[in-house]
Amino acid sequence: MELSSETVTCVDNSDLQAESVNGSSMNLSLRSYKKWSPTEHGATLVWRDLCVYAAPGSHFAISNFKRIINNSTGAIQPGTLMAVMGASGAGKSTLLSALAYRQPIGTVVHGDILINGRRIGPFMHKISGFVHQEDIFMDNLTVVEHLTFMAHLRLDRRTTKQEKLTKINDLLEQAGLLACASTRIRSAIDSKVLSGGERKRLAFATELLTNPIVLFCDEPTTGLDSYSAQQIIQTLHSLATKGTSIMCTIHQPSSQLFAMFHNVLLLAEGRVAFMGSPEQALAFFAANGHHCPETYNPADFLIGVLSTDPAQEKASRIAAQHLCDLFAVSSAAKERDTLVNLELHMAETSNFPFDSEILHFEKPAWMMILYLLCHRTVLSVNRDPTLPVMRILQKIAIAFLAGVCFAGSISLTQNGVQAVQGALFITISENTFHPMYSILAYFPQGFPLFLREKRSGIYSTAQYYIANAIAMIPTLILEPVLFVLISYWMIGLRPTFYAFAMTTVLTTLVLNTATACGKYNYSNNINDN
Ligand SMILES: Nc1ncnc2c1ncn2[C@@H]1O[C@H](COP(=O)(O)OP(=O)(O)OP(=O)(O)O)[C@@H](O)[C@H]1O
Repeated sequence: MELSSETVTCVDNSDLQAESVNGSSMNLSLRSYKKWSPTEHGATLVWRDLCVYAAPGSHFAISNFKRIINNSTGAIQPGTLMAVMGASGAGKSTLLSALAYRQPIGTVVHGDILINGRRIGPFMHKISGFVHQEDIFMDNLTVVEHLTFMAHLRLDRRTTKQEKLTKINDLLEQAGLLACASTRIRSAIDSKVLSGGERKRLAFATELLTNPIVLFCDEPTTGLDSYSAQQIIQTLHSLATKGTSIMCTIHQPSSQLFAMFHNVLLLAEGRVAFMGSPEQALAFFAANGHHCPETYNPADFLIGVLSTDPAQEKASRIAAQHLCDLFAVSSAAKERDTLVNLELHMAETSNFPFDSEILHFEKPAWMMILYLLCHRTVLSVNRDPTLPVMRILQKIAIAFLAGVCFAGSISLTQNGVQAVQGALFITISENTFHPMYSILAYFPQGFPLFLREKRSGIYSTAQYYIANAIAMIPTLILEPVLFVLISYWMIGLRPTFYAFAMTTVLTTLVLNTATACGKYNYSNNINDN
């Protein structure tokens, strides 16, 4: 799209004020043209004609695709805290994940998304943070352990230990988590754990480790009491005043919280119904026949107007879509389009080199990531050893049962040979099916965390798999050895060291193979889905 010569003149470090029709002004700060660097200038994120489609299930036929975001255009500038609001199912989370380059598998994003005039790409994982709606952590770790692991995994490998420690302390203080630094995140055996608000603040602290220049927050206040919600939005507000661009989906903020947002983006069935300051939003709705009563919560009012009333479904949908149409031709939309066009103009006409800091980010070494993942898993398992202990007790009990059943039945007769076959069958089947099924129960527990961290580029599938396999080795050896040690002598199998050692080794190999098959079946199921 072409820009008129009066609108934009590309001059180094100049500021351009575009007077909008309704009197509000928009700051069009042109960045230095020497290099592309959101870390120096703050991030201006714009999107134009953005559509997001989702294929329900694994059916990727064109007819199955559902359009969730419908030709959305918008922009957020540095130092802005923007609330993304709309009725449930309006497409808020979908828009946020598309803009953050974190769209879920099975969705297709079509349209322009640019940050400082450059098309977004995997580098978004380095310069942005995403606070998810649901907090997922390695539960048995303490707050400080979690942040330390994340600092080692996510920060540049050249960051010194002292720098990481200072960063963690600063974040603990900033997030108000100093008092619970040694508290476990969640625990089945410890009663002193983090509250919902503290977990949310820990999720923020985790994302702030990498000093993101854009922060996406998906419903950060959901499930929190009003005081905790206020604290969270206050933290976001002060972060924004330091230059971070923050987009935050939110449901029913109080009037006080709503007033803290610089901008609001209202969505109705994937379309933009309004974008601008909260005051402008109320003025726009009032100008189009929707006056917010004085005593009413403005956020509730705006969402209410855009929601579908089940009693008048068609009429309320038409009314919401009509507002979207009116906004598309409003002065606020024109003001937004000026900024979007400027960024698109930069994308088309310039090719600045990447900020070397972003380009030369050095991930921790492969083996270091493996070590950290192993350490984290072992630490977490050791904190709550209930499951491994139960498995070992179960193994001992079954070994005793097998021993009691076959004791005294081994002899060089027809019946004796059949008894040996039976004992070997029990040994093999007990060390095949049980570990295979238990791994099918174990892996799904950690899968959501794995998926999230893998998509953020923290580690690869191979590293996760190998680290888990290594962390399981002690149990995978102890279990079969205990089983054979007890049942072998009780049953009265051949009493030579060689025969005993061979049985132990073979049983251990069988158990490990069965466990690997369980993991393989599980990964196949995941890939199918
Ligand atoms: N992968 C998908 N496949 C099919 N439909 C999807 C998919 N993802 C989202 N949707 C649908 O798209 C619509 C928008 O979803 P989204 O989660 O973005 O809404 P939302 O505004 O964030 O809702 P809420 O406020 O309830 O979280 C919903 O109707 C949802 O069912």
